[in-house]
Amino acid sequence: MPAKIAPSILASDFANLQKEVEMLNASEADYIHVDIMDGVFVPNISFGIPVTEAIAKHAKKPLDVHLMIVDPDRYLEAFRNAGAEIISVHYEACTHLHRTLQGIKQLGAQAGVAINPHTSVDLLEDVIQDIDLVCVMSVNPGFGGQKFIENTYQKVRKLKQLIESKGAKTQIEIDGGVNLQNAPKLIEAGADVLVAGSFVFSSLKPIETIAELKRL
Ligand SMILES: O=C(CO)[C@H](O)[C@H](O)COP(=O)(O)O
Repeated sequence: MPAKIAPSILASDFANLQKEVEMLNASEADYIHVDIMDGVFVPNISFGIPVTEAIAKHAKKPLDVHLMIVDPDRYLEAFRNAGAEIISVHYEACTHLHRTLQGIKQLGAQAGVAINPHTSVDLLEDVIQDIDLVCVMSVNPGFGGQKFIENTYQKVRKLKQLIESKGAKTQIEIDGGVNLQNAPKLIEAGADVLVAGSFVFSSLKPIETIAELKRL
């Protein structure tokens, strides 16, 4: 089965956001990945709720919102109301992860957990059945356009084993430095969703680039 493709709007031209969203609507993208950075959990600030609403206003694909923020419980409802269909929080930012996941589901969204490159997939063992999507960070979060971390492959294989051993339905998403070179190996390792920012938006023909990723 081909992987789902989630272009990351972080790498788009913010001055032409409507045009960029319409381009993604016309493409084979499955989700629109929306990166929220607070300047505290990660050393960068992207955008927040009003811009997410503006994206949702034009989007015909589900918004996959990745919260790189501290204490994300404070903003779950606001991002759901802004149009998020999937809300991922960081494992490293949650004191009561199980409660946070329940909160996301109660809002009617799919519940995701993102893990930083240093975070072991073993830490998800007792909560994996409650997670709709694990976002495996293949770069240190905070910036687009970084180099893919090779250790990700073994992490994805291990996570796939964990999901299967628990009979869970969790999707595995990879985020950071994804391109046509590493994507086939990621899919082989068990990835279900590929986030691609700079690889898509720096392409001269982004719709075709998305189609190429989709064909793998
Ligand atoms: O979460 C992110 C950064 O924290 C981005 O989604 C990720 O880096 C994707 O961008 P690129 O494909 O350019 O690496």
